[in-house]
Amino acid sequence: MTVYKALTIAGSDSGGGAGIQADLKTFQELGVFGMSAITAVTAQNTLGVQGVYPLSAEAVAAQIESVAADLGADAVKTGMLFSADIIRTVAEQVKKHGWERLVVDPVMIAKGGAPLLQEEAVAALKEALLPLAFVITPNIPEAEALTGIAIRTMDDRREAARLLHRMGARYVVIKGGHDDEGEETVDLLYNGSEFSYFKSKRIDTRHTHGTGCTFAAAVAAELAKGRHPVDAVGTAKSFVQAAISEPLGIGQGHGPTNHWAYRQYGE
Ligand SMILES: Nc1ncnc2c1ncn2[C@@H]1O[C@H](COP(=O)(O)OP(=O)(O)O)[C@@H](O)[C@H]1O
Ligand SMILES: Cc1ncc(COP(=O)(O)O)c(N)n1
Repeated sequence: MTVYKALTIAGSDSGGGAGIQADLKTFQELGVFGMSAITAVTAQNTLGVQGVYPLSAEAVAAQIESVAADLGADAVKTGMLFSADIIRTVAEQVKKHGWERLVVDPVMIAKGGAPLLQEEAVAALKEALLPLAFVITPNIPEAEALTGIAIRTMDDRREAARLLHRMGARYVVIKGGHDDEGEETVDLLYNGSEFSYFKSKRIDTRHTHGTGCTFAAAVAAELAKGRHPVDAVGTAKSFVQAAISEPLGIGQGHGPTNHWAYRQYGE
């Protein structure tokens, strides 16, 4: 039996819906062995982020080295990286271990508004990590912060995707969860020459805590199995749609998605 392995480098969400916890659940559901390097511990639940406790860049590097030295990874995903120091360390590690199937989810702000990336770290993200990304998966506000383009229309989104590709990402996905017009959510994919659109029915719900993490983790899991990025994004969109469609109804605020819905109910 071939065991595919994926490594997530991200923050811990004590509430279990986003971050490392969402990533590992998603890897598991998609049949991939999950490993983790934690960048920061957050005290968090469905009501918000109550505390952020970053680890040192050295502690992040040590976790990655341990994984690389023994297990290896078929794909790597990054989420909350918090500081420029951690970003540069992660970029060095990715280069050192020759990891090409890298999914960069440029996490900046939690849904409730708490910052998960220091403002001055955006430049490091652009310079050091973005050029290493095989797939980058910003939401609309993150794409705006990375490109400086105000995104109102699909044309703006296409322009931002072209720029992110020029900045070094091989495949660019600009997710459409924050575009709340219309009946559908549309995720845009750009491969440097053409655009593809992944659409699904917009679900009217506030239980979307962790959707971005889950989406990027599903892309990484599928890449770990050797699938083409276009197919990986298609599966990720279906996985997230199922996870949002069958809410668990736990917590008093923005509840987590249902990571086992895809396995149980399919698309
Ligand atoms: N209300 C919704 N209904 C259906 N899909 C959604 C909804 N909100 C987000 N999604 C999907 O969840 C994923 C994450 O989207 P988005 O909200 O843009 O990112 P983030 O969670 O990083 O802010 C995307 O695939 C998006 O299409
Ligand atoms: C530790 C951590 N990482 C990432 C997110 C973003 O979550 P979302 O997927 O809802 O954008 C989060 N809330 N907490």
